[in-house]
Order: sequence, then C-alpha cells, then structure tokens
Amino acid sequence: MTSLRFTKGHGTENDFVLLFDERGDIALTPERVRFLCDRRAGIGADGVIRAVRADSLEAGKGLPSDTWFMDYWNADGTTSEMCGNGVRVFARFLEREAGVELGAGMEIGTRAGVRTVTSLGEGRYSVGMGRWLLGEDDVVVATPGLVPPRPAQSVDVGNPHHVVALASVEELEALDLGAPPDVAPAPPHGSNVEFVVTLGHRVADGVERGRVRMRVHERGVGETRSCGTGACAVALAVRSWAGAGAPDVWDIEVPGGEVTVRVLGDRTVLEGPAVLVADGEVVLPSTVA
Ligand SMILES: N[C@@H](CCC[C@H](N)C(=O)O)C(=O)O
Repeated sequence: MTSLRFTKGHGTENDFVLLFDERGDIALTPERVRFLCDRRAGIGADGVIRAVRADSLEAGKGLPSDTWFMDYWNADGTTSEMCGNGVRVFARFLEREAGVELGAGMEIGTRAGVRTVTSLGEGRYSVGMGRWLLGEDDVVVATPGLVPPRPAQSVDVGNPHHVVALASVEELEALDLGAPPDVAPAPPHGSNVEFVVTLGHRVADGVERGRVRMRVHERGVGETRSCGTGACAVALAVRSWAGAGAPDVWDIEVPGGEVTVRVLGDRTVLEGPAVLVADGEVVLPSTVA
C-alpha cells in the first residue's frame, strides 16, 4: 500500500495539494497528480505543489543546493513554469513544515527562475514575480458567451498569458469558460487566458490605484477561482492600454477574493493571502501506486 502525507491549501481559492518531499523521494507522475487533483476520486485541487530541495530535482540544478524549489504541477498532470498563488501557499507551508523564516525575503526556486517571498503578517505574503514582457497584440480570442471574438494582449510573466478587455461586468459574467478559449494564432505551449473589466481608479494614501475584475481559464486546469500570474498579466495589460499616467498599483478582484499587483519598472510584485486548510494521508489506488 502506497500512501502520501499531504496538506491542502489555497490562495484566494486557487487550491493546491502540497507534498513535503525534501530529498525528492516521491515519484511524482502525471497520473498521480491527476489522481490527487480529482475532486471526486482524489483530494481535489487546481494543482499539486511539491516542496523539494533544488539539488534533488533536475529543474533545480544550478541553484544553491539548499534552495527550496516549488515543483508545481497543473491538475491535468503537466508542469508549469510558475504559480503566483501557489508560491505564497508554498511559503506558508515551508514556514510550518520546515520552520523556515522568511525574514526580509526568501528566495524560492521555480521553473521560471528564482522568486522572492516576504511575509506581510496575518497570513499575507508578497512575491517578487520577476521580469515581465508584453508580446503580440494581434491575437484573437473566441469563447462561448463572447460575441464577437476579441483581440488579446500576450503577456509573459514567466508563464504565458493572453488578456482580453471586456466592456462590462455583465459581459464578464456571461462568459462560459467550461472549455479552453480558442486563441488564434495558437500559442506554441498553450496559454492562460484572462478576461478583465476595468472598475475605476482611486487615490489612497497618496497612491493612485486601479481596480479591475477578472476571470481566468488556466492552461492545464480549467476555470479557476484565481490566478496570481494571471493577475500580474491583467495589471500589465490594463496599464498598457491606459497609456501614460496609468497607475502602477492594481487591486484585482477574482471570484475567490482579491490580490494586489504593483508594477515596479520591468518587474511586478504580487500581494495576497495564503491559507493552509487541512492535513491528511491519502492511499494511492493501485492504478497509480
Ligand atoms: N494558478 C497559478 C498558475 C498555474 C499555472 C498555469 N495554469 C500554467 O499552466 O501556466 C497562478 O496563481 O499563477
């Protein structure tokens, strides 16, 4: 009988099964990930995150050997370069599981490079999300409930995104994201697709902040309640559409809560909550054991 100890956690209801595996002893396979993420037959989650030392995983080679690496997998058994909500939950998991102290910022290895996570207290974390790049803007996205298809802005924040501007909250709510939106031309490695409505601007403590609401269809998952890298992509796209003088701080409403994105030159910082919900042990069925 093969069993795994796990923790369930979420960041604005983007939920994960977390595995503590310092020396990389767990043979994590696409089949095992699909089982763990199955909401009926398994635990249920948008993804699996394994905490492993960098020198125990091929993807971590080149990093200082004692660096903690976030081995992130989508629910369909594919890996992704980065997960913005996941990295906050990962940090909270490490604080509890490994007694890690984040202090002024702890470096975490990901397939997109090193990310720095800082605790803001009360279960909130800030993540230096690395460099961003705006790409093509002559891409068209079609999805049920969206008439006609709309142009999209490509954004790379370590993983690939396409952001589509909508005119109203009603239009956002009318979308059917039960299937992957059709992105043309098709991105070579797939894409996460965000739909966004601008809600306005306000000045708080002398800082101008924009507010938007978004929904997302995640590559390798489906519609999720939140996406941290998607929130960064949305802030960057909306800021670019708004032109000179647009705010650098964006409060992003997602179905599962709210996160904040700060644009600092060629980098972004993501802030939001991280919650650990439950611990348990799962017996793997013989099909994946
Ligand atoms: N939910 C994540 C993104 C997870 C990876 C994504 N589905 C991909 O394939 O790139 C986030 O919070 O950023």
